[in-house]
Amino acid sequence: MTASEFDFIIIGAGSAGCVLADRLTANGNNKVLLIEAGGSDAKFWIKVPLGYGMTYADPKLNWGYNTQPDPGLKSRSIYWPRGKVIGGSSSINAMTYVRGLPQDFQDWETSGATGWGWDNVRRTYERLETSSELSPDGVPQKYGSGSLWVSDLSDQMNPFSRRFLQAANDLGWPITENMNGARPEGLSPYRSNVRNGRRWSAADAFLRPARRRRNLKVVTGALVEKLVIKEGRATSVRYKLGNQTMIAHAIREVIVSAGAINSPQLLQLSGIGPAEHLRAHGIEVHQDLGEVGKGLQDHLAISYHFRATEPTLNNILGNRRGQLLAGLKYMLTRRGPLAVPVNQVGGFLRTDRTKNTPDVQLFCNPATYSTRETGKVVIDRVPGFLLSAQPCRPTSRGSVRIQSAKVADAPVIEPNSLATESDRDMVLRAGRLLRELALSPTLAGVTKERKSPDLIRMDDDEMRDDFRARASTVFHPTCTCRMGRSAADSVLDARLRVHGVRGLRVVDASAFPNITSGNTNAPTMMLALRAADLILEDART
Ligand SMILES: Cc1cc2nc3c(=O)[nH]c(=O)nc-3n(C[C@H](O)[C@H](O)[C@H](O)COP(=O)(O)OP(=O)(O)OC[C@H]3O[C@@H](n4cnc5c(N)ncnc54)[C@H](O)[C@@H]3O)c2cc1C
Repeated sequence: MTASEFDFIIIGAGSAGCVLADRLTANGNNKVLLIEAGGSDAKFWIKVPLGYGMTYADPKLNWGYNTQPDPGLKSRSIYWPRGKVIGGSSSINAMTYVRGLPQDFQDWETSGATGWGWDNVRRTYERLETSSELSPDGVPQKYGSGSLWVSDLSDQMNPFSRRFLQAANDLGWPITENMNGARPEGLSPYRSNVRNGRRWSAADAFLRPARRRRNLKVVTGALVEKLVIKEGRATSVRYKLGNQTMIAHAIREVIVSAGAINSPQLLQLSGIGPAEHLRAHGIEVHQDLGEVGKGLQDHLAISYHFRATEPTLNNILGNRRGQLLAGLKYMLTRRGPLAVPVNQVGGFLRTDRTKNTPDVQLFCNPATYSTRETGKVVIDRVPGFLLSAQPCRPTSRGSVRIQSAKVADAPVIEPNSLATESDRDMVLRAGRLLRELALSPTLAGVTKERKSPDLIRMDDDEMRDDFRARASTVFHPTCTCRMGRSAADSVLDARLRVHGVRGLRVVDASAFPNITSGNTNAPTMMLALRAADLILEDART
């Protein structure tokens, strides 16, 4: 066994871990170890923005989890990809950048995450981002000086995507310049983590520059097996590197950033969790913390496919010749269809004008595709488009728990979807909104055929049934080690410290008290940036 010593040890080089590794090493004083189970992100299909369909099910880059059969979804077991590579899920995600709605963070604060209200969160986002926005004559303008690049790629969208904005206009729906700006409600072109035609992951933005510092050590291909807890303090981390067992000691803190599935797994394997469950697997209990792994929230979405009378992205990428031309254009100019992620237009809408905040997020894509058994995503040949709706703030909560004392055994994931009346109600509200959009004069005018199941002909029972039969994750698991008031209702305090264990924090999407209304990568990196402030502040006292 080989041992070494660091001020801070971070587990997981994902969205949160990369931000932490940068911030905690910036002053040059702290010796930091970052441990990542996956390997290098220097892969062509990671860097190409439209390439994420190619990494979706690649076991070399992906933990590839499957949920338990979910009663709310007709007992279907759903595939849950998670990045296992430098950059974590930010290296395999769809790059859509959405801050979330102010109300999301007000609710964090109300549930005990003091200091995480919208004003602080907004200021943290401003430090995180550099935005590349297009001027009215299409010239990119830079705003902000954060490391994370957020780009408006609307000048390169497929021309069909403009139809979605025209359709919203037909219906009198709000259209906003930028859903991350002062008016988040309404449809707009999505912003993406893309820079100069390449994915700009958390690793690109934060880890790559930090790796030049001598006080940061990064180990890859290293699977953390457990944390060592002595007299109520996290003192070390045990991990496997090849056949060797390694021990790293933490002088100040261990920070778990292994994501919403693996962070609760690691705490439980280390004796922090529901005592009865841990004992059942022969694990010594260091802290009986019933909420570890509970509180799981995720977004579900339903998509409907339409054949179009006009060319869409399918006309380019659905055939060999178009693929070759798009590939050539990308290689020569870093522009064109491969340089723009698939989510091109969408945004937040209210299904009821009397609600005080939007409750559905829409995705409108100028392409239709299917996923083969192998996980390969195949684009249709004939022109088509897709409309998709995601209820913003589900209230059902599921769980993640270990099935054995071995880290190699995937944890048991129970999403518990549609367990509440309000979530079931949102299924209908979201479906009706999509129907309205599909029937708008603009979209009806370019629809050749509505592919089965036909949203327009469904009554309420059929719509509910279709959602249960086909809705799927949008890959946003959160809240499994959530912040809150006390050990009775949460895992972490508002400074992300694990209740009852010294020298231990969890900093990643699992720390959200409630899921945010939109995609979860932006709030995860925001959370990590503010967490770094708190960690450094505590280290000074
Ligand atoms: C296919 C897909 C598409 C998505 N699309 C979008 C999108 O377009 N926009 C958006 O905002 N969000 C999107 N998301 C969600 C978003 O990427 C995540 O919410 C975010 O990356 C979570 O960050 P994290 O730091 O919590 O975890 P991760 O980024 O997953 O990082 C966890 C890291 O810990 C490592 N790790 C885990 N266990 C261990 C262990 N035992 N030992 C060592 N290392 C370990 C993992 O390998 C990983 O690198 C998507 C996610 C997926 C999977």
